[in-house]
Amino acid sequence: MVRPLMTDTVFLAQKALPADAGDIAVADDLLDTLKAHEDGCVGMAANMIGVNKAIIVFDNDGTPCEMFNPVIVYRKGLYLAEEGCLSLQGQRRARRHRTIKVQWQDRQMQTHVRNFTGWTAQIIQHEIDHCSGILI
Ligand SMILES: CSCC[C@H](NC=O)C(=O)O
Repeated sequence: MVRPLMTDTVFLAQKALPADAGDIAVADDLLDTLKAHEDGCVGMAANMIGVNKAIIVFDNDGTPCEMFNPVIVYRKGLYLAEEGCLSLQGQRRARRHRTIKVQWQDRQMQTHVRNFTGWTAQIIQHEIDHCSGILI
């Protein structure tokens, strides 16, 4: 189900609560909502649809991906990016890393660890920031 976008910046500034297997419907709605905004939107966090849980979805070279409770456990290659956000107007600068190692759970609560680079890494960093209540 496509959900309306949350624009309340006080709500969006909250730190997300841990997600669990009871949040699968939220992940499904988040994927549906990302797809509904696919021209222009490459990633979303659950708080952007009004659910304060640590779930992100993103486009990974054309494949929609989801992560529960993502954490960056290693980062290198700091650079300054210019990016937009569906929840805000305009473009802003953000510090990003070219390579990140992320630990997360899938919807069955199985843990994964993987490196991401470049554009996909940038999107994941943006969405993990959302889970910490950080907007660009
Ligand atoms: C470069 S990351 C940009 C992510 C942004 N989505 C909002 O969380 C978007 O424009 O899709």
